[in-house]
Amino acid sequence: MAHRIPVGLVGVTGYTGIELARLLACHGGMELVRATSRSEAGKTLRDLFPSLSGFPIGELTISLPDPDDLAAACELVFLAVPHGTAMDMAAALVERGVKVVDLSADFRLHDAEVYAQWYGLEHRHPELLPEAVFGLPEFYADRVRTAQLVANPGCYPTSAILGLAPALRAGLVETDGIVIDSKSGTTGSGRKASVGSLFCEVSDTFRAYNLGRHRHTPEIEQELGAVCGQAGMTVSFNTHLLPINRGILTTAYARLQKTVSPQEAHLVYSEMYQNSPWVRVLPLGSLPETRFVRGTMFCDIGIVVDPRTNRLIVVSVIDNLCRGASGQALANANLMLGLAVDEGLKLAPLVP
Ligand SMILES: NC(=O)C1=CN([C@@H]2O[C@H](COP(=O)(O)OP(=O)(O)OC[C@H]3O[C@@H](n4cnc5c(N)ncnc54)[C@H](OP(=O)(O)O)[C@@H]3O)[C@@H](O)[C@H]2O)C=CC1
Ligand SMILES: CC(=O)N[C@@H](CCC(=O)OP(=O)(O)O)C(=O)O
Repeated sequence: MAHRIPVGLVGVTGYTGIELARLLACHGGMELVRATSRSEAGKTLRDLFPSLSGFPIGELTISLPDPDDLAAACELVFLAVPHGTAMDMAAALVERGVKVVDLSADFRLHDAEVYAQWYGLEHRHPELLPEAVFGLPEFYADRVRTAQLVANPGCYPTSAILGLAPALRAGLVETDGIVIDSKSGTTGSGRKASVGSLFCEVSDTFRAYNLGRHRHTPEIEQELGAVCGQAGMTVSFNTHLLPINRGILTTAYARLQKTVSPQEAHLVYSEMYQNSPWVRVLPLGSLPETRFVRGTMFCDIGIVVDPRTNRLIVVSVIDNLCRGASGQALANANLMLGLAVDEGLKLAPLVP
């Protein structure tokens, strides 16, 4: 095989870490040379994930997260660790000249005070916030290409921003009073043990959580506000836990600003995403399902114009682990390393 660029992964034992290892197992341009975990160091990836047996990546021995070791071995490092812990490792790696894609929320918000307010902790590296690029390839690919630090978008925000941006950019809908109702599969809450994610707590039931106070709210407001040029925009963002492994379905409701036909609204969406092969705007009359994007980078969008209530209703679906985290991180890394954005990501959904 031709020379591949050496990369590292901090937090390989979590759900997004496992997903990145899966995607990197078949990547032609990058080689995973370091994968870290504090609890599983010394084992091979294959010991932990028999799914990787038979792939060269499966023989990699898990190491402890050490910035000097990572910097010596890797050109780029993915951080798949909880928010609050990623920022110190990111700063240490950036200081050592390494490119970083951070899957956590630590560098997504431009304002350290907003971060402190929603995440309940002070940012320890606010000096890096201005240089961090929000890694949504459809909007920021050019900036990602030259970035040293990329903040990978949150899973819920990815679905909400892609779903609402065309309507806001075209002025189809009012900027106030938007309601975003999102439902996520349980892998969204990570692999750490907690009573709330036990099988008997999530299967055969459906519940709402964090209504009006989910920490992804300011990220959605920041990015949609940028799309329509309105700083200080607010949305009502509400989350629900689905008894499925992977997938997010977001339904957004926005008041129409003017009379618009379904065909006109559909044209706005198809034109905006005509050069974005991962965003599939469904024909009028079709609505998306999580199973049709599973394991891929696709974001499927369905739109409905409801003249009776004067609303545009947008339904968007993604796979939270692939498009909402690790696949998107890989797309960003591809751009940062000068590779094709879809290298290793030309994936067809796993159905059924
Ligand atoms: N799950 C999802 O759908 C999405 C997750 N994200 C974000 O991606 C990040 C990872 O999420 P996820 O994979 O679900 O998380 P998990 O809880 O499943 O895994 C966390 C990983 O981080 C490691 N880790 C935890 N604490 C530290 C630390 N202090 N230093 C070094 N390593 C640490 C853990 O291994 P060990 O403890 O052994 O070191 C483990 O490998 C989070 O910031 C999450 O919010 C973003 C979008 C979607
Ligand atoms: C189902 C579920 O619990 N989802 C998580 C998604 C959080 C996440 O992964 O996002 P960050 O990267 O911003 O931490 C939650 O609602 O907290």
